[in-house]
Amino acid sequence: MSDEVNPFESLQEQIDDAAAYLEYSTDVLERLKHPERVLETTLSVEMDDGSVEVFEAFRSQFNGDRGPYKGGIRYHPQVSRDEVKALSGWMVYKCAAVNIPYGGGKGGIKFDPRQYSASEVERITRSFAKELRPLIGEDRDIPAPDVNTGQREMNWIKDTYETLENTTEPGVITGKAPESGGSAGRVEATGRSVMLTTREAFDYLGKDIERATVAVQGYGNAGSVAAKLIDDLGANVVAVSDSSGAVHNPDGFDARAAKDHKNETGSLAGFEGATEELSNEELLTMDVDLLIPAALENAIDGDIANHVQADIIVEAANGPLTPRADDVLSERDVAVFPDILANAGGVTVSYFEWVQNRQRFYWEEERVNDELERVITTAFEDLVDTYERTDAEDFRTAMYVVAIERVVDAAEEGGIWP
Ligand SMILES: NC(=O)C1=CN([C@@H]2O[C@H](COP(=O)(O)OP(=O)(O)OC[C@H]3O[C@@H](n4cnc5c(N)ncnc54)[C@H](OP(=O)(O)O)[C@@H]3O)[C@@H](O)[C@H]2O)C=CC1
Ligand SMILES: O=C(O)CCC(=O)C(=O)O
Repeated sequence: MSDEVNPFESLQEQIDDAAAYLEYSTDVLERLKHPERVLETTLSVEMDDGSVEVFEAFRSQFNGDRGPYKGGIRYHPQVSRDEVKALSGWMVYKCAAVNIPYGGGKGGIKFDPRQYSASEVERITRSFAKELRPLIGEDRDIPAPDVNTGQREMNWIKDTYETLENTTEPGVITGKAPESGGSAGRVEATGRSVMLTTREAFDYLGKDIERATVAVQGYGNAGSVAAKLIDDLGANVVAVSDSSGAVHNPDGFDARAAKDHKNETGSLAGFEGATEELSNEELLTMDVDLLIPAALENAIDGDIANHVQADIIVEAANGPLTPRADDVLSERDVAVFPDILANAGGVTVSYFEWVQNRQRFYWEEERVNDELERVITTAFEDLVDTYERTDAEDFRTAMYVVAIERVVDAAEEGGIWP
């Protein structure tokens, strides 16, 4: 993280910002700011050399008033109790923002999977799945991929759960490989919603995407697919980065070729389409039309925000801006389109996967992408309607107003709250 900002406090501040445009009592708002429960556990796992290593692991179930808890599992050395609490809260408001019938959850294991063999990662994952077993289920809590996890890990969790439960229940987890019940289009879904949000944002602001220059921070699942699909809209991707640094070409380059290079070498460094290599901070403050943070929380703090030159930021990552950055960018008239809308494609196609799993009836990719487009464009309309109706200070606040109203309505109308 770039500074000392606690992501859980950022989430609470975002809810407080929206409260100014809602007529709820402080008691109601307080209910919205804390997780219902957090599993904190340790996994003791045998390594390939016979030694035993202990890993900290978490699953936060933030709010289940709109449906089962839903959200990814992250493997990263930065994982902490407060990080999963924040990420699970963001899932609640994301699912409400795009109006899919889920609450929010999130989990993680504090380790860097790249330092371990595939068989060690499998044992760590299966050990976590055993800890998760009493909490998860297709009507209780449905995990999915996040940073450093994907189809492989989801398949292991499904297999462990189904073996222990002596059942077949593919809807217990989403983001699986298609052969294990995964949905067409899930791998690309997060980047696709970033592209759809970008397209709608440029249209709403009266800007031409075909003339836009684009920088993307983070070139994993979310960032690389977003870059590729925004490139397809006619925009010019001029800089991308990963944890090793950024590559830049002022004339632009093929986003797919950059991903191929990363897949082949493990890093963007040395990408032949670039004319220079830059630091990550240089990428964030480049003179581009569109900036897409697609790595981790707190990438842009107040200091960096003062130097951002992009006119539009579309958040592919969860929580990439600190609250101070939000204030600075709002004062500087930089339009920020929030994570809980822009990256909601992942959980939306996870929802479609869960529906398909429960019906044992699978859709073509075209249907998945059409339904996703409908969900994201409808949520975008809800956002701008509320932004204009409330005169909210920024798009994030307006999106939270929409989402919080839906969560409170579910709790009150459903008789969940006395
Ligand atoms: N996967 C999904 O479906 C969804 C993901 N998200 C969010 O999107 C973000 C990225 O997730 P995802 O793409 O899945 O994760 P990945 O693990 O696939 O990719 C993460 C990328 O971020 C890069 N990165 C890490 N630290 C830095 C840094 N300091 N500067 C620049 N790049 C950095 C990594 O670099 P390197 O490759 O060198 O490690 C990697 O390229 C997260 O916030 C996640 O929560 C949100 C919704 C759904
Ligand atoms: O696909 C999902 O269920 C959740 C994805 C996720 O973790 C996220 O949106 O941050």
